[in-house]
Amino acid sequence: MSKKPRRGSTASSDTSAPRIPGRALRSARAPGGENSAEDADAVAIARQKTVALRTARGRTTAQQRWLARQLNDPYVTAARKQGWRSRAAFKLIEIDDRFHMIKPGMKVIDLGAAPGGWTQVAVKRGAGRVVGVDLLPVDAVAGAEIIEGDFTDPEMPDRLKTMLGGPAELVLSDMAPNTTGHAPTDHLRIMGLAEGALDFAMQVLAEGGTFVAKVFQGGSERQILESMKLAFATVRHVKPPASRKESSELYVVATGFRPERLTARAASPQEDRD
Ligand SMILES: C[S@@+](CC[C@H](N)C(=O)[O-])C[C@H]1O[C@@H](n2cnc3c(N)ncnc32)[C@H](O)[C@@H]1O
Repeated sequence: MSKKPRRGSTASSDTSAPRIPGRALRSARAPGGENSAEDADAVAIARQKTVALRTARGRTTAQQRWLARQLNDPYVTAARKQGWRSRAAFKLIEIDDRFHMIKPGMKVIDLGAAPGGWTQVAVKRGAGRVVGVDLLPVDAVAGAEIIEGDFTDPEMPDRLKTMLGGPAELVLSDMAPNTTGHAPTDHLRIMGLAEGALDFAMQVLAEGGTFVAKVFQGGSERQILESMKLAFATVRHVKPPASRKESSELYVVATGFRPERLTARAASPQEDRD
């Protein structure tokens, strides 16, 4: 028999609830969704109680833990209800609600697009041309183009600029490598991807463009931060509420790409540090 929700358990008072901002929920609505129904959904999601696994048979401990987390993750439920391909979609929604990077008609590249949540958000928020790239296949996303491939492929920058009809105005990277379980190795791989994404962004971005990338706390991000501060007018870090607290993941939002600073540094490497 199902129990009633705890009395007094509301979206704002229940600390287990996701801090999904109201605007994010509104703007995250699936096309055709009724506002009141969506709001009711959001409240219901925020009030949901913990779901226990019915059976652990045939599952490893790690699989059981993952499944239990998925079952009890309000963002997973909200993503399914609202038609987003991934719970990660909420991270971009929350970052964009704060920094307003996605502008109508703009050209966007989404690195590490699978299964397509961020690509969906970019399209939904009015980007003009969106190209997603991933090593894995991605089901078609209406309003976007998808390339199955490695972003480090030397032909990728030119190929993407041709598809967009010019330089990108926003480069997104939510890329993550396959983890090995060996923390130092994983950290190096992750930061290698972030550095690669930054290098890529500097090849495809228009002047004034924006770069948003997943990075991880833990030592070797200093150098990448220095490069970003040189190449962009502002660099800020954000941990969106949808990013799990126990994860050391955070995102960097770099705006105002200034390619002339890179050219100047190449000509005179010592002079123009911030
Ligand atoms: C966390 S997922 C991205 C989720 C996505 N933002 C979403 O909302 O659906 C990270 C993705 O990065 C991709 N990736 C990792 N290395 C890559 C590479 N070298 N080139 C392209 N994609 C890569 C992985 O295949 C994986 O699908």
